[in-house]
Amino acid sequence: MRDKANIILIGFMGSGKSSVGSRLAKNLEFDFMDMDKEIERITQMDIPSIFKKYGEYHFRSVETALLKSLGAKEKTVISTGGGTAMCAENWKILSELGLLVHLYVTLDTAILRTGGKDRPMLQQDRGQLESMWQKRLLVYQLAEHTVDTEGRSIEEVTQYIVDFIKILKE
Ligand SMILES: Nc1ncnc2c1ncn2[C@@H]1O[C@H](COP(=O)(O)OP(=O)(O)O)[C@@H](O)[C@H]1O
Ligand SMILES: O=C(O)C1=C[C@@H](OP(=O)(O)O)[C@@H](O)[C@H](O)C1
Ligand SMILES: [Mg+2]
Repeated sequence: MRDKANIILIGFMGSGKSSVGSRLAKNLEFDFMDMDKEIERITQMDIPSIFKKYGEYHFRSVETALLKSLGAKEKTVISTGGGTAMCAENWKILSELGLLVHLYVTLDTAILRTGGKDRPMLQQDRGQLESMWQKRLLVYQLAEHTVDTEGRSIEEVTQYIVDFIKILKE
């Protein structure tokens, strides 16, 4: 396997990036960073409040600033937010940082899993959500690996990634 120092989880909201990321890090004995949690720690605000007070454009600039500040990380699982991979500047930084793994989820499952709560970007009508999901999928699919999370538990998705990383290392 190309010797990539970190594992980066990308995918739509509710695909399990945060939940799988923390388990994966434990399993691989890697550090773990959830970008949203890090942004909340740095700004001392929760994500919905950042969107409400400053809007999406500002949130995106905070995401990019965080990525630029990361420097040399290694042995870290990084869980992105669902929109992080959606700009060329972020994509470049992420792909240089590590192995990109896309967690695939359908829109219906994403809505079921999140209950539509606490995700400012899910507060849109069905048609808008569908076009956002489709547009994002085109980008997520450019990741080096895609894992279908449909019908797989968080533990199963984690184990799937652990297994293929082991095989890639052989
Ligand atoms: N594979 C899965 N099967 C069932 N529920 C899941 C799965 N992955 C995540 N979830 C649940 O979906 C919700 C959102 O997961 P989360 O890890 O926050 O996703 P993301 O960070 O991609 O938005 C959580 O309640 C989590 O327990
Ligand atoms: O899809 C998005 O644009 C967003 C996803 C959220 O993260 P999760 O994908 O972890 O829910 C969070 O970064 C923010 O609400 C914006
Ligand atoms: Mg998350």
